Amino acid sequence: MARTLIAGNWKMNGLRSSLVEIVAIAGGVTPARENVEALICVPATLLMQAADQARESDLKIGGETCHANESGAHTGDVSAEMLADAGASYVIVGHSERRADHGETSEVVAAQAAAALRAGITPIICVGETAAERDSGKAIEVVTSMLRESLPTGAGADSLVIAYEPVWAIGTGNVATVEAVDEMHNALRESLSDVFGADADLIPILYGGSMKPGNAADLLAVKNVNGGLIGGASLKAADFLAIYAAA
Ligand SMILES: O=C(CO)COP(=O)(O)O
Repeated sequence: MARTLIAGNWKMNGLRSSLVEIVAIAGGVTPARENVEALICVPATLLMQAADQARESDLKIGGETCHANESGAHTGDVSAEMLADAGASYVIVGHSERRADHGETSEVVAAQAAAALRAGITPIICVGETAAERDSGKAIEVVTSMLRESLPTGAGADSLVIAYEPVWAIGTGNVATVEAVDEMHNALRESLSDVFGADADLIPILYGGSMKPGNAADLLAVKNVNGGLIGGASLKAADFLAIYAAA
């Protein structure tokens, strides 16, 4: 059975003044509950300070993307080794905003996930369909093939996290129905079983897309939902902790 992971994604939000939220979240998730982990992924500018604030707590800190290479001439990029050195234990890869804004393909995402593993941090591999893909009845096919193509080769099941984030549900308030989430997460678990066999059950599959304190309990109760990847509602400690409490 996979552990539960309640993860925040601050995206391009947060200044030094926002670190008070990290302090409050760290206090609220310590001591850790059995089998429930809390994580906040922050912009690279805040990583070191956020990790320092969380050091004595059970809150984990992560990055939001990484380059596939360890170092080199890639102006503006950050390697997985740099994230690890700054105190990250996770990194989000393949978020739909990265895929759309930076043209990151599933092949690139697989290389980024492999880089995270090389650096000793856990990649959270994001997949999800657009509204047009869902409307055309192809959501399951699109998302499961995106997953297959985004998996790093040779990874162990205990070192991966998957996040299903329907693009149309991100930041829109249009949360996916429990039925649609159930169907997609079952399909993702099956795809993972094709690759990892029985060990696929160890991989947390998170739901992301307008998860809020008011809908978290219903979404987190779905069989193959092992946590959430939360954008807007992770920026305030009170909202994030309410979702953590619902897990
Ligand atoms: O993209 C997301 C998390 O990675 C979800 O964002 P929202 O929770 O703001 O919809």
